Amino acid sequence: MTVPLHDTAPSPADPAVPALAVQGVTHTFGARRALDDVSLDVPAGSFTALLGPNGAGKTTLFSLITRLYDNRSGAIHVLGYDVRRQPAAALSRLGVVFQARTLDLELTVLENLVYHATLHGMGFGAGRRRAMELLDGAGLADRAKDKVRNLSGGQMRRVEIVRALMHRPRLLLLDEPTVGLDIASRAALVAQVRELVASDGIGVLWATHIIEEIGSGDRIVVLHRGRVRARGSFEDILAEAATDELGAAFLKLVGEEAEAA
Ligand SMILES: Nc1ncnc2c1ncn2[C@@H]1O[C@H](COP(=O)(O)OP(=O)(O)OP(=O)(O)O)[C@@H](O)[C@H]1O
Repeated sequence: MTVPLHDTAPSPADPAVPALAVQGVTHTFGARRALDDVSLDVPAGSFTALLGPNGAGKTTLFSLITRLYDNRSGAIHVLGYDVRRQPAAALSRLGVVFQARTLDLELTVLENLVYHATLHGMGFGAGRRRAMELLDGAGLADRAKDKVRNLSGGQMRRVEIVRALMHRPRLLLLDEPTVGLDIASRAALVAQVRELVASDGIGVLWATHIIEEIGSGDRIVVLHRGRVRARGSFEDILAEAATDELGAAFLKLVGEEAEAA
């Protein structure tokens, strides 16, 4: 009997298996090195902030994890599944909210969600039930039959998160999800995702350049010019930069070097 490759991978139920493991990944665009030997982990049940200024390489990293680009060096595992060798098993455990908005504005909220569910092989009824359950949790059940065009920017983002969760992923990637949102919508969005980490044990990688979105219990990876400059707990990052304030730590880890470069 042939054993499918993914059956030999570590069990996703094993808490020791990180939701995401990136090891030694380099990516170039022509002569430009967008990522240089990047390694990082997102433990299950963690909120991990990928903190980096414009051009740090955050979107490139997301494109490699989701296989928009092929990773030709290093390795990327989602719940123990190699995205290159076991793409179906890896990608089915992954939900993603891209920087650009991707909902169909002319469809209703529910239609957008059910369409996504069917792409993941869910039946119409099951997709509908899952959508309503998640919309309820996100405080958006009353907007299910509204066209997406009529939602606010913050509500659209929340629907995109709901959509990313439809197929019950164990890893959620969000690429600067609060761009263009006001302070209250931004706070609501971060709270929605933190609640998910606490209640569901999902692993989250949240790419941002906004210090205020990071909390003291988060894990942090500082990325700058394609290289990981620091990673660890909030306290680890402060200790590494020898400061007691994250903004100052970030500037020290990134800004000084940017000036020197
Ligand atoms: N398709 C591409 N072709 C050439 N260069 C690219 C391409 N995509 C990204 N780059 C370059 O790679 C580097 C990393 O870009 P990337 O978009 O990954 O950064 P980012 O951290 O997501 O930035 P931002 O916060 O501005 O979105 C930048 O120097 C960028 O110009």
